[in-house]
Amino acid sequence: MIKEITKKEKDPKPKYNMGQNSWFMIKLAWTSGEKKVLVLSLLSAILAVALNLVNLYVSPAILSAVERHAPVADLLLTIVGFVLGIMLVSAASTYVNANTLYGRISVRCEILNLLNRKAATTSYPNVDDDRYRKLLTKSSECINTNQAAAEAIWTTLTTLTANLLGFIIYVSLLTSVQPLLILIILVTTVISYLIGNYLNGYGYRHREEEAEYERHMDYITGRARDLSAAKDIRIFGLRPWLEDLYGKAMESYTAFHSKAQSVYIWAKIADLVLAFLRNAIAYAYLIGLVIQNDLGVAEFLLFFTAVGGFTQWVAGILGGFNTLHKQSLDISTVRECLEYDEPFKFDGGEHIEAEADRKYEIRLENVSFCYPGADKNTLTNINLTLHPGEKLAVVGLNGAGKTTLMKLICGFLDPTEGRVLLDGKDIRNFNRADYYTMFSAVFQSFSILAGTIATNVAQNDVGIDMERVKECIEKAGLRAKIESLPEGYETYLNREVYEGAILLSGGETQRLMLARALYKNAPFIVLDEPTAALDPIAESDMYQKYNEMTSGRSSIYISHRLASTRFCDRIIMIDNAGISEEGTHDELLKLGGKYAGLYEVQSKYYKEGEADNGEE
Ligand SMILES: Nc1ncnc2c1ncn2[C@@H]1O[C@H](COP(=O)(O)OP(=O)(O)OP(=O)(O)O)[C@@H](O)[C@H]1O
Repeated sequence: MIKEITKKEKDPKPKYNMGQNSWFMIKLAWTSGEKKVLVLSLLSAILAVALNLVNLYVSPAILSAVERHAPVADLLLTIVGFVLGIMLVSAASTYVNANTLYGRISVRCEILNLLNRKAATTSYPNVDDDRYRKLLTKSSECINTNQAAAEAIWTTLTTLTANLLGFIIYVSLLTSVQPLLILIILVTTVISYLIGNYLNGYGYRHREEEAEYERHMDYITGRARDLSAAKDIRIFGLRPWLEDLYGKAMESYTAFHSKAQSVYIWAKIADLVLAFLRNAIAYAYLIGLVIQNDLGVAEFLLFFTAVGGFTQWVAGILGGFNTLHKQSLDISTVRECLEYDEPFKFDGGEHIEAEADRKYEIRLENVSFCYPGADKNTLTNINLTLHPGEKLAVVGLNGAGKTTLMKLICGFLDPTEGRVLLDGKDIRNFNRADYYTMFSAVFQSFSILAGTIATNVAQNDVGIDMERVKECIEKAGLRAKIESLPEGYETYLNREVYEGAILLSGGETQRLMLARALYKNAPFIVLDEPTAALDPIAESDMYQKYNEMTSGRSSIYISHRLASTRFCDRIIMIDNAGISEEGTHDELLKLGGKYAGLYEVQSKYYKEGEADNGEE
């Protein structure tokens, strides 16, 4: 089920740098109508610096008044002025910070929307692409909490702006004492930054390795909780195996993090050593000036506090850039995911509008298909025409390539060689989203929406045509069941979301999927094993209604049950990656080939059963 996790090669470099990612966030806040995030962040930075400056000057100003024996009224005025200043700036700062939160959450949710849209509409081959899936997992982590990069970046940008502003003001202040001090602090700052920057990049350089560990753990956790796996886990005693797999995945994950942590510790040590050197030199120099009587007590206090404050601005800038760097790596991952290459045309491409009453032709011309990484073709040189209004059945053994053929026809996959043509035009020229409107389908796997039965049939929660919903439910043979429920068509499905929702049986769910396919009045209907979960009566009912259900449309019916394909106009048999036989049911039986052989095997047991019954 799960491969041993192996150490991965180094991840590629991030596509975007800190500046580009910060600009991306600023533009996003602007275009998503959250301009106040920018204004409030800037205001918050200015207020932080203002508060620092008021605090810096309060003691030296009072001391200076005392030193020059200022009148008590002046002294009191100075004290009250500073106290009021501190109170006002603090209050404004608290107000601004409290108001920035919701805007920041909105911008993060905007990214979440963009990622969800990408995940729901990306070209189908991407869904199967390992690199895309890893990027999506990692991107989700970058946006799923308030502390995640997509929101925390605003705090970083705000504190960084404050630190830079403070830095500039303090530089001009300290230059009046000794410009060399500034040089020492700057040099040590740059060295700290470069070391920190390199070491902190470890996380990004190994982000895909980390995402893989997390995917394994999420998968195992998901399986343990998955309703559909609950029976398997119990009956096959899978718990120890799942726990063992989780333990192994957790071990690799912990080892990865211990290694990352030890790398980050070196960044911290380098920062501390350099900060110590900076402070020692600066304080020694100021004490020297006082001893030589070049500096008064109030000035000494001002510069002593300013050096400490300056070091903090510098450390803030250093830390800020390092944090921004890490967050920028995450934002870069999100952007790479959002910009992941789309092999299909969604924005451009020729526009087509499905007309339910019009008849279309689909032709596969010398089509071959090989799955990425596979060593041989699943399908080779297929030539097939689905004539307007034709009912085509596709049969073959497990793994023959029936579903792959259906995916090529529906435009989920593009051929590796050859072309799929709609009314003579290569489908690659069409807008792929438009092309999908041509199809309605029942796939092998069910996808139930967390909603009512009516919304599941209509695949929408507004403008539902209830008459049509009832008609389709009736055709799918589910009317009696639905109408026996107290809430009828408004009954909720999906217990994971709605308390008290009902659980349909496998066969009932399959009929619901059929009703959904019928509701969408598309020119083509694709049915991939639509009776696999049905009982014999429901199955026979469906065969009888098949003509009625598909009337006026072209249909592709994939099935293992050869008898079920009788009602189709033509049957094709897929074998050895190609179409081995073609004709009506009777023609294929007469041919006496593989189809006839398989039909014989399938019908044998029924016949034997009938014979046994007869003997009794
Ligand atoms: N996403 C994929 N990546 C790689 N190989 C795949 C993928 N999907 C299917 N295959 C392989 O392609 C072959 C054909 O699969 P396909 O699902 O088309 O067969 P099928 O005829 O529909 O089978 P079944 O009757 O069991 O549903 C199989 O060998 C399968 O392992």
